[in-house]
Amino acid sequence: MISVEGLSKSFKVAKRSSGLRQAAKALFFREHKIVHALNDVSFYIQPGEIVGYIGPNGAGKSTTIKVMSGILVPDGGSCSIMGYTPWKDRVPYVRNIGVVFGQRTQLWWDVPVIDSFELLRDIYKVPSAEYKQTLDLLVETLDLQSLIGMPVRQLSLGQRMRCEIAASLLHSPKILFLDEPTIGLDAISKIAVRQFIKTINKEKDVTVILTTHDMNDIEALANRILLIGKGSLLYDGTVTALRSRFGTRKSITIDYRETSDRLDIPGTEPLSWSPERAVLSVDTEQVMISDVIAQLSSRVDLLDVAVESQPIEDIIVQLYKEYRI
Ligand SMILES: Nc1ncnc2c1ncn2[C@@H]1O[C@H](COP(=O)(O)OP(=O)(O)OP(=O)(O)O)[C@@H](O)[C@H]1O
Repeated sequence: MISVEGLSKSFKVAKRSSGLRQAAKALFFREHKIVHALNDVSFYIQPGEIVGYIGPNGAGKSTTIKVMSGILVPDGGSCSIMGYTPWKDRVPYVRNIGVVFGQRTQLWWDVPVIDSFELLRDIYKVPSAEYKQTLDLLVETLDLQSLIGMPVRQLSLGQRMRCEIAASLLHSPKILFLDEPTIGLDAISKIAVRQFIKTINKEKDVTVILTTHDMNDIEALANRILLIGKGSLLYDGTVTALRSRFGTRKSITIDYRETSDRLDIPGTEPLSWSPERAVLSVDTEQVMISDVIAQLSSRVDLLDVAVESQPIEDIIVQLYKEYRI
């Protein structure tokens, strides 16, 4: 469905130096530098996938999304999405995609949300009956009833984001690009947005490409991760594969009857300790969890034990470290 091959994109940016002298010099002679936002990026995405596109600030995520949505023309490489080249076939192509940029709005600021929706219906030429059906579904699932009559400028960020997502889906696209869709949302709105993305993926078979810095989005949604750093694609694989590669540590939280034993057990590292509770990080390549629990129970009077996998956030930090990005 999506085939990206050898994509590259550079930006020419003016060098700016501080100081009055340099500013005066820049009036006559401006130096430039080239920023290589994308270097030879290739990947393929199948219909129905939810792909998390991650990487540190300035890695090239938004640039990729802009190229894939036809907003930017790359310097080299190819991109074929549902048979279209996004920046060449813009008009027929955009009927098939929805795009949400978390930091920007596609809604008209001063008019009620519903007016923007109707304008989008006309732009995309959505038949009335189909529009009504989709709108009803979006209003219900994203809880928009009380919002659609309000001007966008009066909405909170979370409320606006729910409307943005609805706006991007009014024409029932097959692919949805989400650039930081949960940025700035409260915990409840994040969960609602994630749930909604899952639902449209499952029930409407919408393919989702999502950039985010929130690893809980990845954990909740993505089956697959693409990691980009300094414009190059560094990792392409499933979250499960990533966990088995880096997530060999687990944490054990134990509650016990008061003791002064600091519970040093080979293959474990204490993360915190008190006379009644300890949290140990266990390297499961060195020692089995069952052995750790057996050793613990022979040393203290166990009251409760909880074993947790390493949070995905920590695994991603390890991944960033490994690739030095
Ligand atoms: N219009 C532009 N003009 C000049 N440089 C740009 C432009 N857009 C992006 N860049 C540069 O290209 C690089 C990649 O930027 P991009 O916005 O794709 O990163 P990102 O991975 O989305 O980052 P973030 O997580 O901070 O949003 C950065 O160095 C950025 O400064």
